[in-house]
Order: sequence, then C-alpha cells, then structure tokens
Amino acid sequence: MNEHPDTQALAQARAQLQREIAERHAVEARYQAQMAQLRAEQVRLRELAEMSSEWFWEMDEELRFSKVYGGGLLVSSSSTDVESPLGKRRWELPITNVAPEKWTEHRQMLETRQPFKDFVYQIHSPLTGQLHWCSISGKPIFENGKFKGYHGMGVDITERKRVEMRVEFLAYHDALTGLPNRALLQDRMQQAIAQAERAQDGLALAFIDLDNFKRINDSLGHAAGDALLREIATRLKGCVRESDTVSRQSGDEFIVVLSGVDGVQRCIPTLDKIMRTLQEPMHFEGKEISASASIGVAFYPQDGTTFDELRKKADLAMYRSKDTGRNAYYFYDEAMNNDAEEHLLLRNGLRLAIERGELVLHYQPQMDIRSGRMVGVEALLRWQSPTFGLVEPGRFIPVAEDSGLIVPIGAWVLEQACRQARAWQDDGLPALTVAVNLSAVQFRRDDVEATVDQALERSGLPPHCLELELTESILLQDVEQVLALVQRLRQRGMHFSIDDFGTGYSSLAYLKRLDIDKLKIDRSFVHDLDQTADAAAIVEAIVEMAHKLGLRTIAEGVESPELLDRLRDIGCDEAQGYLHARPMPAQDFSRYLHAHFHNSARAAQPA
Ligand SMILES: Nc1nc2c(ncn2[C@@H]2O[C@@H]3COP(=O)(O)O[C@H]4[C@@H](O)[C@H](n5cnc6c(=O)[nH]c(N)nc65)O[C@@H]4COP(=O)(O)O[C@H]3[C@H]2O)c(=O)[nH]1
Repeated sequence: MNEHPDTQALAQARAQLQREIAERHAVEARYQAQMAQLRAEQVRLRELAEMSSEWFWEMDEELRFSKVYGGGLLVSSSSTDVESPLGKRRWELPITNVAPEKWTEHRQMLETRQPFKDFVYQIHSPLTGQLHWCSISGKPIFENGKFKGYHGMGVDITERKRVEMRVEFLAYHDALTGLPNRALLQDRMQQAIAQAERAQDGLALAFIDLDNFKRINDSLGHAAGDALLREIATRLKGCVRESDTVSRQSGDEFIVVLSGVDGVQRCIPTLDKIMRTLQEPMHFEGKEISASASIGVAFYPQDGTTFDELRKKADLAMYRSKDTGRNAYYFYDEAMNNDAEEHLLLRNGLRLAIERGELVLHYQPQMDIRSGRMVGVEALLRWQSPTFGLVEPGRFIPVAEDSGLIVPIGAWVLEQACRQARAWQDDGLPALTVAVNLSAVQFRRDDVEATVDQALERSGLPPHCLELELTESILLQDVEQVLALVQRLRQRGMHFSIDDFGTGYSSLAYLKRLDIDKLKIDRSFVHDLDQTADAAAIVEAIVEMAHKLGLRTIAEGVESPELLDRLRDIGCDEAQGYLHARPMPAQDFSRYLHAHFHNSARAAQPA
C-alpha cells in the first residue's frame, strides 16, 4: 500500500528538523566546552597574575577602574574594600610624589585616548600599610571605533627605586659618615656663594684636618679609625647651624662652610666650639681615644670668590696650623700665599739639586768643655742654588720633607759626610765622630738601616765614628719600630743623639728606652742662659736628668766665653757654636782641623 504523499513530506520535514536540532545541540555543546575552556584559562591567568608582583587593570569609558588583578600585596581588588581602586579614577587614589606638571600631562594623555608608558608615582598600600613606588603603562580600548576605556599593567618598583636612591646618595655623600662629599659640597658652595652675593653677605670655609688620625688607625685598627671619623662627623654637625654644610673630603679631612659670616670675629665662637668638641675624649671598645684638629679658614669674598680658591687658601692656613704645632685654627693671609709660591719654587729647584751638584756640606766642630779638645764634627747641609743663592737648611729642609725629596737628599748627606770623615782619617787626623741629622720623614719613608749601611760601606768609615742626630718628633711615629731600629744600629757601634732637646715631644718614658748617647740642648735655652732664670733652670734640669740616665749633653749655639763658663759650671759636657767656629766648607774645615790638632799637640808637649 502506497503512503499518501502528504504523510511522506511530513516525515521528511520531521527528519530534517531532528537533524537540525541535533546539529544545534552539537554547536551548543562545542560552545559550552569552549566557554568552559576559556573560563578555566582565565582563572589560570588570574591565579598566575595574583602571584606576580605585577598587576593588570582595566578602566571603563569614564576612566574608573573596573577590574584590577594581580599585584601581590600591593593592590586590593575586592570591590567591598573601601580602599579598593575599583570605581575610582587614578587621581582619586592615595598617590603621592608626582609633580603637578606630570599629573597634567598624564590626564591629557588619557583624555586624548593615547597610550602611555612608565608613569611613576608613590602610593600607600592598604595591604602592606607602606608607601610603594609604582610604574604603570596602559593602552586605550576601542570596539568598532568606539572608546571603551583603558587597560594596562603596573609594577612595584620600590626596590629598584631604593637602589637608585642609594646610588644617587652615594654619588653625593661619603659612605662612611653620610656627610656630603666633595661633589655635593662644591654644588652647595656654589649656591651659598650665589646667595651670599645676593644678600651682600659673607661665608667662611674651614678646612679641618685631624692631627693624630694615622696614629689611631695604625695602633687601634681601621674599625677604631672608622668609628672616630663617624663620631667626628656627628660632633661637627652638632657645632654648626642647619643651614651650614659639613662635608668629608677624604681620609681625615673635613670642610665646614659657615654661612652669614662676614669676618674673623663672627666665626671665632664656632671654631672654638669645634676645637673643644673634637678634643672631648671618645670611647671605642673600652679604650679612650682623643682627637685634635688643625683648622685653616678662608673667607668669601675677601680671600676668594670661588670654591676652589677658598678651599686652596683654607688649606694653606691649615698647613700653617700644622707647622706651628697643630691643634689650632689659623685664618688665611696673603703672606701664606707667598710662602706657598716660594715652597713650590724651592721644591722644583730641589728636585734637580742633587744631580746638578748644588748641595754642599758645611762642618762645625763639637768641643769637650773640660779638655777644650775637639771630639766631633756636625755635618750641616747647604744648598747653593743658582736662583736663590746659598739657602739655609731651615728654609729648604721642610720643603724636602714635605715632598719626600728628603729621602734621596738625606742619603746623599750621609754618604758625603761619611766619605769626608774617612778622608780626614786617611789624612792622618785623629778619628772624629761625624754627626749627621736624620729627618723623621726619612724614618717613615726610607729604609734608613740600608741607607746607613750603604754609606758606611761605600766610605769605609767605622760605624763608631758616625753619630745620627734624631729630633724628638721621631717619637711621634711608630715608637716601637723606632726603638728597635735604633737598638739594631747601636749594636753595630753607631752613636745617637737627640737634637733640639726640650723643644718638642719629650717623653721620659721613651727616652729611657731609646738607646742614645747624648742630648743636644736647644740653642734657644743656651742663648738665654745668662738672661733668664727659667732658661738656666731648664738647662740645669736637662743636664742633671741626662747624667742620671747616663747620657752626655752638648749645648748648641755657644757664642761667648761667658756662656761656656756657665755651661762648665752647670756640668754640661760638650759645646758647639760660633765661639769655636762657624760651620764651614770641607776645605776650610780641613785647615781648621790641622790647625786645631797641631795646636793641641803643641800645648800637650812639655815646655
Ligand atoms: N745662632 C747660632 N746658631 C748656631 C751657632 N752654632 C751653630 N749654629 C747653627 O745651629 C744649627 C745646629 O744644627 P741643628 O740644631 O742640627 O739644626 C739643623 C738641622 O736640624 C737641620 N739640618 C741641617 N742639615 C741637615 C741635614 O743634612 N739633614 C736634615 N734632616 N736636617 C739638617 O737644619 C737645622 C739648621 O741648620 P743650620 O742653619 O746649619 O744651623 C746650625 C748651625 O749653623 C751659634 O753659635 N749661634
């Protein structure tokens, strides 16, 4: 039986409908699966973002935050949190440290729908309770050409900023004390000078150099040295006003700039306070350390109008303080500049003096007071300069010491004196002790022992014919090292004396341990011997003390028979001075020697 054609069409239509429904179901299922996959990916991304220190954000058309996720501890993305950014515009957040012009520029970019990069600000995080540095970048969203808002990311750059700020700080500050360094001081000084110029006011620049820093560092170690420098920095800051600058230049040098100071009188109270404060003892690991400083001061505008000029002049004044016994402040004056220029000329001339044969030794006899016989001779250096004429050692030895030239010069003196003494012996004259001055700087910088050995070896002079004259300042350096060296040379037969005794750093304790033979009484005491009771008392005391320690004494600068008589009465052993002879060149001294020993021999012969 054939079906009615309508029934057939109906069945076909149903089958078609069922296929379409099945297809729709399949599409729907695929769509659902894709959606589920997308949602899972979104969750995974969000979870990853949550762990990162970066965060992602979105803003709507009105520039209000619509989504924020990620950012670790920095941003709250909960819409219930009052401090959450959601619903707010960026400028409604607790943001700081953005210059007004930067804000204006940023808002203009947003309003003109432009992308932006690295907008940096500081924000208070409700989650950490701290201020964080952030950097954000963003892009506008357009759908079918219609603006839909912004999206972008942010990153916490607090650590990077901290490092950057530290690097910047160190570029302008001294790491040890935290004080402004030379670069920042220069900058501040320029500002201070400009301000002083506008206000028709003055400035003082004080150059401060610690007197005994090296000694403290060497004896107590670097940790003590560092602690001392930090303490000095704190004390200096405590002595000046907020508006003044305290800076550390290098090592143990500090510069203080005092503003509103128009001359000497106005800065004396501050300088006095600095000196007092620095001298107060400080403690380090149970040990007491005391410091003192030499200070030089120069004024703007009287002494200079630039930082370099003022610094140079304050430095010169500081050196004057060092030269005159330290622990004092000096104000710059023009004479110091002339001295400095002379210093430079002398130094340049001295460099060539040895090789050009311009150095000469003069000799002066040393007499035994009781017998009247010559017992020694002192070698005294002179510089026959083509520019300056005959230069006295008092003028050029300090320059040679400062520049280190004293090392080769001192070695030359030693060898020359030893050779000359040996030549006199070879000439048949009685063996005399030749006394040679040794500078403290030679002890510090040179291998004195090798230099002395070499001079004796090359000249063939027996060691017991050489006397080395040390000054008391030699005891200002590493005392133990000096004591040991003196002892070693003594064991080889050399003699030692202390020059200018009574004028320097006398420590009886060290003197007892220092293996010497003789004290040379400074000529200032000898000169005043018959004029002031004080000088007489000093000379008597020195002679008495020396004899108790088993040392001989020699008086310098004996110019008259009366002085010689006084010295004989006091018990002084030897004399040196114009009374017997002035220092003279080797040739003249040879004649003098021959005459002296000839006369002595004749006097000793029976009549
Ligand atoms: N008013 C007066 N002065 C007298 C008299 N008798 C001697 N003099 C001077 O007194 C100084 C004695 O030398 P000094 O105390 O070692 O003092 C020396 C010594 O410290 C230093 N000096 C000299 N030569 C050398 C050297 O080769 N090396 C080192 N490092 N220093 C030296 O220079 C200082 C000065 O030496 P000079 O100018 O030669 O001065 C010498 C001498 O000329 C006198 O009766 N009256």
